[in-house]
Amino acid sequence: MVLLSLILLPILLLLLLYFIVRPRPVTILIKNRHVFITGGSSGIGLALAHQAASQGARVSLLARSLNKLQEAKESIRRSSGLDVSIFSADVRDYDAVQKAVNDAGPIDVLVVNQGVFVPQELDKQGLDEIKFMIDVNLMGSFNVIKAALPLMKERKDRLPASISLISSQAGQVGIYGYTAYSASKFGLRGLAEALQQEVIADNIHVSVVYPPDTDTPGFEKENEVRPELTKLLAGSSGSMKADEVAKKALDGIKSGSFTVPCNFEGHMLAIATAGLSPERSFLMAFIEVASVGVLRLVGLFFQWNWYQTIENWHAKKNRT
Ligand SMILES: NC(=O)C1=CN([C@@H]2O[C@H](COP(=O)(O)OP(=O)(O)OC[C@H]3O[C@@H](n4cnc5c(N)ncnc54)[C@H](OP(=O)(O)O)[C@@H]3O)[C@@H](O)[C@H]2O)C=CC1
Ligand SMILES: CCCCCCCCCCCCCCCC(=O)[C@@H](N)CO
Repeated sequence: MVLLSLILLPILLLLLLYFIVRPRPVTILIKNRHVFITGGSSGIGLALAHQAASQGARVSLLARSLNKLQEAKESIRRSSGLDVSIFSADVRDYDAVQKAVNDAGPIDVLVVNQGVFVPQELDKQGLDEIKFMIDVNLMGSFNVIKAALPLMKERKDRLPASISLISSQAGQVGIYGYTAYSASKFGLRGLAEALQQEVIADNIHVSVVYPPDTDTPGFEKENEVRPELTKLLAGSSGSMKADEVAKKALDGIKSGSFTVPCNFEGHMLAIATAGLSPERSFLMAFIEVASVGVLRLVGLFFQWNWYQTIENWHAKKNRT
């Protein structure tokens, strides 16, 4: 009897999930489609551009510095022989973004990747820096999506299209030194959950990617000013190369996954913070239902470790 229900219950649950998960699974094609990447001139965005181009996409890049854009264009030409379009604009300037998006033409796969990060305790951080992160990471993402959406909706082929947002693991859990950054990245999730309901009827599929520390030019700069505790706590998740993150991101986008983790810790975080986010895969849904309780416990152990690290750091500081 016990044995029977131990086998029967999971099967019933799997069956139930198979019927109820929404939105339905989808495949987003990349080949011969227009992939538009903001922040595509450096780091994760540039790695994504290389990979999308090599998979046969028509790629457009948007960033501020024309110099860096030209270098990116040249490096993609060298590696794949393909030509990408570049647009110099600041995501904080809606008119400039709208002009770039209209010049680029209808987008099939929009990757909202631009981002800035200046870690610092709220107490020490200036409001100008806080506003900078919110404006570029959150408001800038609204500008890009709002500018691109009308043409995306009107696309002729009606094939599944994608809007993806590059968040961060600091967009799943608040970390010391990231009050403004985490707020900007947590905001993207709310945007994405609501947006998915609004654009599902247009066959547009939303993904949010959550990378850990990633070896990029931006990360190198961040490390010059990163508080010691930020470094210690963020070290709970392993770091990755931009190419690896880009590969995870592109695979996640192609499978239309709403939540896209990048490493093992990311998979744990995704389950622990699943909340009410959509899930297309009944297998993933099964794993979530089965393990969310245990992962809450694991999460509490991480918090225990983090608060201990913070306590020890203060104790050591007071001694010297
Ligand atoms: N590296 C990491 O450790 C992690 C990064 N992420 C996220 O991944 C994304 C990419 O990061 P990463 O590759 O490291 O960053 P980089 O600093 O290497 O590159 C950032 C890109 O965004 C562009 N950009 C910055 N500000 C603006 C703006 N106002 N308007 C338009 N474009 C802008 C930059 O070009 P330009 O300066 O010329 O405008 C550049 O192309 C970010 O959203 C970041 O938060 C998430 C987790 C970890
Ligand atoms: C349930 C168990 C979960 C266990 C895993 C917890 C690990 C959390 C680590 C968070 C790391 C945040 C890195 C932010 C990187 C980033 O965005 C900056 N480099 C700026 O770009």
